[in-house]
Amino acid sequence: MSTTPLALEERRAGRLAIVADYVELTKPKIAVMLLTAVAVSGCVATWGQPDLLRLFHAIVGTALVAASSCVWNQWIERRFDLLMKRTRDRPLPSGRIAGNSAALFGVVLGSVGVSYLAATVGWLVAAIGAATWLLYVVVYTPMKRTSPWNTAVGAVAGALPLLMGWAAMGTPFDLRAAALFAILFFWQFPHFMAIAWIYRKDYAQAGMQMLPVVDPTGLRAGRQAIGAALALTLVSVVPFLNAPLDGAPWCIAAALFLGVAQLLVAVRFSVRRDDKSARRLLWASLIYLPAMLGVLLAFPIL
Ligand code: HEM
Ligand SMILES: CC(C)=CCC/C(C)=C/CC/C(C)=C/COP(=O)(O)OP(=O)(O)O
Repeated sequence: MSTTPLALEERRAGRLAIVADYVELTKPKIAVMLLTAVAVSGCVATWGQPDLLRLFHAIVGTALVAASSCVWNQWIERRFDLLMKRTRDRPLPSGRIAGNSAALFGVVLGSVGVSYLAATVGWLVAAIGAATWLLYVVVYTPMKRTSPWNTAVGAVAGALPLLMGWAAMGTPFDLRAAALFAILFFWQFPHFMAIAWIYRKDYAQAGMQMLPVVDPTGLRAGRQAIGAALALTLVSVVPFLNAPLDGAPWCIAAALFLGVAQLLVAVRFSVRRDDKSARRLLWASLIYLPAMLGVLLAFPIL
């Protein structure tokens, strides 16, 4: 049997498409932001002088465990994802990847990830990784269908990886570690209340109890976005207090500027409660976090 260049090309494209589907299962865009935050946490824990090899191991291990959690989250939700426009073309609901293959992929990623963390950066980091996995997959994912408090649980799971980056450096947890956790915890409310509003019809159709589903006026979602954006602004100055570094006033000013800017966008969303203001708030959140991480990173070198 002869193989034409065209047939070879088609086979290659097919293989690439399968790889792309497996990558999509791991929610790579969220992972990039999350792993950036983990790296910054390692830098803050060591005043800008992390052990680069340990940081590398923490990032690789966290990436594997986080990827596993996202695969399992999508495996559990494969039938509900089919009911939502935003998610119905994902690899599992669309049938491009079989359920068993995804489940196996998730098991391998998770067990390799936790073992890798334990072997390279220690049991504490591996234990936080395993606890985060359980919280996201076993508690948050089913809770999306039972209570609007699911977002608070998801936000704990989203913020815990920061403590993995911190603990990987061997630095004991202190007020600054708590402040980093709080920054990422509170950030997720404006971020997600905007998303939950934009996709409220999707979520309602799939039986997801998000705040704009149980309160279609959007008043509660707006209030949560404002409250959390305010708390975030206040807590974002804590890492720069009591530090004998010249850059502290600049970093405090930058953190307040970013926080107040996002707060104003949250207020606008809360007042208008329309798709345009929600999209603006989502964008503001996606700009705020990398910018705030940049300020944290710059602090020791200013
Ligand atoms: C309660 C917690 C969270 C929920 C429920 C949530 C949910 C979502 C959803 C549904 C999207 C897709 C929006 C769209 O398709 O238009 C999204 C986007 C995004 N999220 Fe989150 N998220 C949470 C926490 C986080 C965390 C902790 C990070 C990283 C630090 C993160 C980073 C991102 C990024 C970078 C995007 C834009 C990329 C994309 O469109 O997929 N999120 N989030
Ligand atoms: C180390 C480790 C295990 C880290 C896991 C961290 C992690 C992935 C947190 C995710 C935060 C979160 C709630 C995302 C949205 O999921 P969703 O199910 O609401 O999003 P979807 O509707 O798009 O599937």
